Amino acid sequence: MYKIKTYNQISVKGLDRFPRDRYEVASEIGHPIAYLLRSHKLHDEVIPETLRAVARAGAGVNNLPIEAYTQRGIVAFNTPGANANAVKELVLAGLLLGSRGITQGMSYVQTLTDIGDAAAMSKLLEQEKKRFAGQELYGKTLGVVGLGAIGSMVAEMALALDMKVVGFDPALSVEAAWRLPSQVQKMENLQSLLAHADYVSLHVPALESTRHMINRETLQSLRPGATLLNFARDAIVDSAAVVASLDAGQLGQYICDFPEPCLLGRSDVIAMPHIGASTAEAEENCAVMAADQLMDFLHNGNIKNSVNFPPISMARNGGCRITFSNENVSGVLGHVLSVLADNEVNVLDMVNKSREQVAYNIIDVEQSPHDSVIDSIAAVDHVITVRVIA
Ligand SMILES: NC(=O)c1ccc[n+]([C@@H]2O[C@H](COP(=O)([O-])OP(=O)(O)OC[C@H]3O[C@@H](n4cnc5c(N)ncnc54)[C@H](O)[C@@H]3O)[C@@H](O)[C@H]2O)c1
Ligand SMILES: O=C(O)CC[C@@H](O)C(=O)O
Repeated sequence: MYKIKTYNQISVKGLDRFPRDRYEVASEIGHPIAYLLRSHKLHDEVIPETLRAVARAGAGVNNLPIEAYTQRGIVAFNTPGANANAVKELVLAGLLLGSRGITQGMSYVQTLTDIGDAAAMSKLLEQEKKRFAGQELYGKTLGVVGLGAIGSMVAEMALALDMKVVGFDPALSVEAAWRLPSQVQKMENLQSLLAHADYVSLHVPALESTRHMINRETLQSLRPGATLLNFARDAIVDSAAVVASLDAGQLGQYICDFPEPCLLGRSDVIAMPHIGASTAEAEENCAVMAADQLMDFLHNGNIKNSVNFPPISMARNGGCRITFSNENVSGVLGHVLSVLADNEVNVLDMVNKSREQVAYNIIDVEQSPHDSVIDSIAAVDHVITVRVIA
């Protein structure tokens, strides 16, 4: 039985992927081989000895202690692109809320409860509506910071609204570059993007290198009155600097999915409770993708969409499968193969890949190796984890 511990509300469609005769899936479970979760923060939790994989049903992995997992040979997965459309649609809502007096106008209408006469209400509204006039998005410039799964969809959506789009992404993948509409004008750096945009939308991961990328200094490059949208992560924006820039009239509005106390009670801030990926479709897509990736890893040892291990897969060749992870130093695979040879275990097929400080190996062997062979592999210098998959 594989034991999967869940955190957060995981879509039933994802949970239903696990065959009940092979899996126990629960929020309270001892000795889990894997975790399945959304945004729950795991940095301060003790890592169980039995843990081999963590599947994040979502894009951001800043809630996971990735470095510690890598050292322990634990494979961390995410679900790239599975919730991108949901975020794109909320960015569209943010652009519309920021360009028109929608929230302010709606709040005003709700104050008119003491007017009983429809004609009187209509007359008053016609007088007052000028206070809620806005601007059209048509012809304005959107700056997209980070042109990955979400950023490229946001760029495409803005072009469909007849906005101009400028983008900045110093580490654009080849796949993302192919996806990106050619009309997106590439900027050389963040400062020039900020200087060219009426609206700026952030779509970068929360990393040490992106922490407070929007700060007192970078905010000075903004066009006066520009709108900043942050549906990426709180840590990317220095919110104290945002408040100072709003107060100084440099930044016009801040629209975000990450409220903080200093942002509340302001008419120039629209804050949502981290609902970028909160649609039935996105929750299902993420949960199904995470569950499928986890099962392929547990049943076959294959790795797809890991954030700390290399992509690797091999078709089953019959026989028995051994997988192992090791520190990425020379000679480890050779040692493991000698262990197999010394014990007369015949190798049918194998594949080996590395990523930064770790390597991962799949070896199909003719017959099920004795436990002592697996113990000998585990004892090879620099081997981190070993699994035998029937
Ligand atoms: N609000 C939500 O609920 C919600 C939902 C999904 C994702 N997110 C956040 O959005 C982030 C992006 O998601 P994605 O699916 O588009 O990820 P992605 O990996 O497809 O794209 C991220 C892009 O950012 C780029 N990037 C990295 N550092 C950069 C920098 N310094 N400047 C400019 N670009 C940089 C990368 O090269 C990559 O192309 C996630 O990491 C997550 O934190 C939030
Ligand atoms: O699970 C969620 O609701 C949020 C997920 C989102 O922040 C992500 O990074 O994919």
